[in-house]
Amino acid sequence: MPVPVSVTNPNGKGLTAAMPSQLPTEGPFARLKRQAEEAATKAELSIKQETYRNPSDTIEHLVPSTSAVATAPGSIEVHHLNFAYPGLDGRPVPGIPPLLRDLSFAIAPGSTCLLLGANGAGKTTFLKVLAGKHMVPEDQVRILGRSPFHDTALTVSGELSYIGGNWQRDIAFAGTSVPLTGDFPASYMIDSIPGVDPERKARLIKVLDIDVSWRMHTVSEGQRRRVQICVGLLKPFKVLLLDEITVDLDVLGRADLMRFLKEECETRGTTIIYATHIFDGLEFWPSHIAYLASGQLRLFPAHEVPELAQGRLLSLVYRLLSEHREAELKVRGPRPVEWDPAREGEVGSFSYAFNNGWVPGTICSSLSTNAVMRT
Ligand SMILES: Nc1ncnc2c1ncn2[C@@H]1O[C@H](COP(=O)(O)OP(=O)(O)OP(=O)(O)O)[C@@H](O)[C@H]1O
Repeated sequence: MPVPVSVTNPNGKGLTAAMPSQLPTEGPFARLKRQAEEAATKAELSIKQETYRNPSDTIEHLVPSTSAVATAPGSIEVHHLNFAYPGLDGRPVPGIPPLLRDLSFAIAPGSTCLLLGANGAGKTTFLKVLAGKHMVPEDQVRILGRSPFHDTALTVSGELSYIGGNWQRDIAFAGTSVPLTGDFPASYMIDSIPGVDPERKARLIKVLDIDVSWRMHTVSEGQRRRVQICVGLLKPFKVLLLDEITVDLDVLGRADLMRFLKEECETRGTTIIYATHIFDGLEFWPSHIAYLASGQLRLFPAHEVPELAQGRLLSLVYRLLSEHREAELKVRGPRPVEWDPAREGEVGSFSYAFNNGWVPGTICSSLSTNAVMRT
């Protein structure tokens, strides 16, 4: 039987463009040398700064009041973060700009940050990078002072929690992204997390209005989501990243959850970033608004956003998205509505999807999934 190998880029333009010789590379020894040189320069610089520092110069004087900058550990810190999805050879596809471009910011502990952006702006990608699900250089993202990808204890301990996407798994011989269901009760999932404070567990079950005897194969989408959220919140996180998890919740469930999360930030100084497209009744919630567009992130403290006090968050989002769409249309013009085979493999304006085969034991191609190694 022929092996199902699919070559979907016959012209190979993307591959040719990604010739290794054209890309800057750095081996382990070159990296060590560079790091040593950087450390030496930094040490030299800090000695100079120590010598000439004005005693009244504190960090508060140096940072603009419009940012949520914090230098204390416990914050989310991002330094010149660039991120592009890799092509077939694991490197960024030449000619396609990175999805996240030179982002630098910090979020102080206790912040509740609402992440806004159009479909495809990169919110999920951004949250996954912060959650350590995509590898970026260690110094570009620091959560609680540590690299979320490299320091796996951060997620294992529950200090950093990410809840997003559908609750699903890739299962051999069944397929990718299979909803996590089975004929077992909700309590089976909830009790499977070790070392949980029983009081916190009971409180979450109450807030999320979960019946622990729900059978997971018969629950509705919203009920399954409640169990997923409960499991994600059981450990007392310090940083929580939420990717549109309230979409299936009814109005009451959503309001209760958002109140619980706000309280967590106020009482325990935790930090939350929450990406959503549902804005009604959320005006009370954010301490910051983050807006992602064209690979750039803009961060506003809530008191600088009059629409929040006026209860008009939806109209703010509407305005931001329309302005961005108009600006984008001016630059690239309308999208073509008809398939043009001449553009196959073209790099820059169109990137053909590479298909590297089929997931072993399943009938799904490996292309269709947005799954990452760490789920
Ligand atoms: N696995 C992937 N490989 C290559 N490109 C991807 C992958 N996943 C997402 N992208 C690209 O990254 C862009 C941003 O996707 P992302 O899911 O981060 O956007 P988003 O802001 O969360 O969108 P939405 O509001 O629709 O959820 C998309 O336009 C898509 O083209």
